[in-house]
Amino acid sequence: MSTPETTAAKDTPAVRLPAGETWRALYTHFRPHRGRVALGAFFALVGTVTALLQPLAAKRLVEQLGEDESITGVLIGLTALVVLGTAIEALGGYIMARSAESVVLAARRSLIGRLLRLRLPAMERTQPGDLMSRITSDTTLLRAVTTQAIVSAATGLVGLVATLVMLALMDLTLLGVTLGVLVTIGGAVAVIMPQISRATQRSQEAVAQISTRLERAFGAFRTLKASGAEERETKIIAAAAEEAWRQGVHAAKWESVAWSSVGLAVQVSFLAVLGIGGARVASGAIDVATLIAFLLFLFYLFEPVNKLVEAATQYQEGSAAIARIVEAERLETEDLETGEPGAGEPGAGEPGAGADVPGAAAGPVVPAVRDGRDGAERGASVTFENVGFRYREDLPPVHHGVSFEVPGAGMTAFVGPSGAGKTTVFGLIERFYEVTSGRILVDGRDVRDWPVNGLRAAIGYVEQDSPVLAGTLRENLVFAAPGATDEEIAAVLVRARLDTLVERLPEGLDTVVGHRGSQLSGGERQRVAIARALLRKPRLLLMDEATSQLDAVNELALRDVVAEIAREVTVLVVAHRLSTVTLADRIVVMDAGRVRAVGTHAELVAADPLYGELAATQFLAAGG
Ligand SMILES: Nc1ncnc2c1ncn2[C@@H]1O[C@H](COP(=O)(O)OP(=O)(O)OP(=O)(O)O)[C@@H](O)[C@H]1O
Repeated sequence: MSTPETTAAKDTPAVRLPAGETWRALYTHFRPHRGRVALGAFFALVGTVTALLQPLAAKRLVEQLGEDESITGVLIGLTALVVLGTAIEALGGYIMARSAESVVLAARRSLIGRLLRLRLPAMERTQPGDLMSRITSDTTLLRAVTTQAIVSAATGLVGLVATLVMLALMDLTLLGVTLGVLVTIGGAVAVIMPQISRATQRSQEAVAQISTRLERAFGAFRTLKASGAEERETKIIAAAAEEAWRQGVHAAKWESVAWSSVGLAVQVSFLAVLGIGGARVASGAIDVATLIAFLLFLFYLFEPVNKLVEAATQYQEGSAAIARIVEAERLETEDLETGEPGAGEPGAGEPGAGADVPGAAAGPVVPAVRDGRDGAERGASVTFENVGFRYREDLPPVHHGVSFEVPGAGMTAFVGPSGAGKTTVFGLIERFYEVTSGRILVDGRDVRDWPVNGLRAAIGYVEQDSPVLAGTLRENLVFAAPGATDEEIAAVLVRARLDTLVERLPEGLDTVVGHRGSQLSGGERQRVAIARALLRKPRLLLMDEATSQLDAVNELALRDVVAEIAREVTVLVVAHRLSTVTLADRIVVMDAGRVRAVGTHAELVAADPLYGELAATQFLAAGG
């Protein structure tokens, strides 16, 4: 049996990208900001040059002092130079830092845009905490590599080449000696560089583990407490934190080796040049002045080599992060128009992107079907034609040729033993998953031919565990219908029997309901979920009935509401109560992924032994 630790570790395998892909991915993030980065680098350069001019101005000042000339002009010039130099350098630094933040913002926007559009199967294979840490933590590692590192690499390279040219002009043999030492030590550094990338990646994975674990613990906080699991979970999360520390230290160790190698390379070059250069002076191949000049220039190598090592180190850290970001970017998203695997993220998470997707204003995308009697919009019909489905290739089929027909109104109850595949019917109607065979029609149209946003806009879905989101009651109610008016909200509150609760609450609709609605009772949460679905004005209401939670009074009241809704809207209920099934116009009995009977309660009690048994033993509440 796999422990939670091993399962979690399995879910976050180390990702390695080939070098070419790493470059391409990093370049994609850098490209939109290249102009600004170049500008920032240019200002930084101008600032440095201005600083170099300062000694010249100071020299002029001293000369003028000696010649008893007025120094006011030079003094003003020098001050202006200092102020200007500082200001330009600061501006360059600001532009670079701003570009770096913009890279992070763009990466986050793009990831948020993609991850909120993940297809459900892709989402189910990941850990929310891990995905969150890719958006929050990994993206920050792009800062340096897409801005500072590029400038360091460019300036370092130019500096290195210029210095090497100067050295070449002085003595080619000594240049050969210098290059020999640099290449040997540079080679050693190149070998240890991937260690930095690996350690950084493991550290990021450990950070992701912390998020995943915390998300798990906070998401079931009452269970955590009731199970007395505080200490165990603390240990596990602390272990992940220690792993992050260990890998951070590991990376620091290799970075420190890389840095000290730069000093070592220059020192060894110095000694080698001194030794061999001395011999060449003795043999008369070069003069002493050349040797001294060569040695002095050798120290100029320090700066560009430093910059190159800095860039390489930042690249290693960035490549660790980009691998994790690319992996998240590759998760399968869905195109909300076609429902096909999506290539991109419309608007890349821009504020307001996709705001037109769900909501009460579903009119234009939902074909209006009229019943021809009173002009009122009818509910949507639902047909399953020989539907086969499995959740994953490696899992057994859940549906084996499920067929049923539901007309465009009335209430249909789905009953059957646990695991029969009832909730799966809803997931397939919502097109959270694709059928493996057969087809599903909503309003006579294959769900694959519907725009997914239009299809979902026509549906109100009340899940079995009635999820309530952190935020206010109002936010929860309008979550599926952002355009709902106060009057519509008030009407739905009455229908869902929430009006008295809202009156009781100190801040009414603006009362905060806590993480996952923790400040509401189970029954209240369920009614909030129902109200939310109703506010969407669905043509098809899918209700996965909770197995408990509603008290008798509210249950009867809601039963009436559902019956009323079922007059105009198609209502499908996964039923766990006798009171629900007796009210249903038709009951679909499912068993082991097949429909075994369809009929009314009275018909089925007489005709279907499984139904008779369920009715006698499993339905929770008697009544009807
Ligand atoms: N997301 C999923 N990934 C993999 N398997 C799943 C998933 N959801 C459900 N299953 C499996 O599919 C089968 C049918 O599940 P489903 O939720 O449709 O059953 P159900 O009839 O609604 O059961 P219950 O009455 O207990 O809610 C079960 O064996 C379940 O373990």
